[in-house]
Amino acid sequence: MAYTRDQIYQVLEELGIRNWMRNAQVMGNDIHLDIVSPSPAMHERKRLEVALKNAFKENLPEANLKLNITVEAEPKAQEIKGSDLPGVKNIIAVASGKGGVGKSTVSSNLAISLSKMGFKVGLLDADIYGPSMPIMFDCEDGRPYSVEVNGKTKIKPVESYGIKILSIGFFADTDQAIVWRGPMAAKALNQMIRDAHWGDLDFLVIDLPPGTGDIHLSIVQQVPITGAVVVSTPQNIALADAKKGVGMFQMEAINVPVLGIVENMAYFTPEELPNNKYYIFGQNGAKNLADQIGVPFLGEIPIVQSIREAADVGRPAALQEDTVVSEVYMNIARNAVASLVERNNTLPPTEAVRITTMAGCSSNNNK
Ligand SMILES: Nc1ncnc2c1ncn2[C@@H]1O[C@H](COP(=O)(O)OP(=O)(O)OP(=O)(O)O)[C@@H](O)[C@H]1O
Repeated sequence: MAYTRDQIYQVLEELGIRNWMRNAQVMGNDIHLDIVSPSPAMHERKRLEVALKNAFKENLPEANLKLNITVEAEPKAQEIKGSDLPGVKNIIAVASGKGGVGKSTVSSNLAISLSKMGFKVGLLDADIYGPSMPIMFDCEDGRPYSVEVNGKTKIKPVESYGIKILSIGFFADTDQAIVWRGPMAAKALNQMIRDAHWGDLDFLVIDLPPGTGDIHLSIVQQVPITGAVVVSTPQNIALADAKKGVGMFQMEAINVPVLGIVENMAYFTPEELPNNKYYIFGQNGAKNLADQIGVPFLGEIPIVQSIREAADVGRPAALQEDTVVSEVYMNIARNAVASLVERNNTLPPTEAVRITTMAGCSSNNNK
């Protein structure tokens, strides 16, 4: 028995995706269906595929469904974003819903791990309420000076451990920066992004302020963020805020793909009891959240004294060679790159990023 188009429309209607259909052909029991997904994320397309197959099986059990799901970039997403930063291939924003969950520590160690993988990395400390990168990278006295590039005056980032860094902390005392609000802070940040001479970068990591606010909106309007990494502890109140953070990036008007969630302070292992794990903030909270809302889980970081000490002395822990801690960060960086490569592979060529190799290798840029 051949099904009718109306029956097909009804199934799509019930799934709430009628307007994602581009073509439907019925040939005997075969139904050829072309669907356009608004999300480039592979796992979301997989979810869509499963939902469609189940719905057809249930409602049109004899149909032999031939599904073709493609990705369509949302025009609205393009409208809100500024033009690409010349020379910068990928922009990763690191966010957290709640303050103090270790977002800046993750940003700094992510930047170092990406650099250890052979990528050219920049780091923008956009945490105007508490810029910490000058301390974390031991460059508090660093002063970005101006350089002439093609007849224009540009800000030259401070370089530490091979990472090009700009922070509002270089331009103002921390206590001064803390009172910056709204347009003033946004203007200073935009200037740091736009007027910096970043040179060629594979990744610009942006350490966002905690929460979801004006600064976040200002940044997503300034630059097309390739993907966001959301940091949370496993604690319930942190998770609720992390969910809001993910929600902000996934809003239709913002539409920044979330590369994944990192669980920081996942557990504590005392030195004298190396096989014991104490789940001080709860167990697997961020991992479960990632599963629940369908975004990748990038990995967990234990509470380790040396991570805090390394941040305080200005030598990020990921710089260590072959330690458990440096491997933890490297694993997260690899997962973030994997997530980003997958995301970029599904975008049209003009925005596609030319990273052809995975963790531990180099980008095309380095060929
Ligand atoms: N895995 C960890 N183990 C031990 N200490 C950690 C870990 N992660 C972060 N810390 C420490 O926790 C504190 C808060 O970290 P961090 O400043 O990175 O948080 P944040 O989320 O960026 O904070 P803010 O809301 O101020 O931006 C710092 O003292 C840092 O050294």
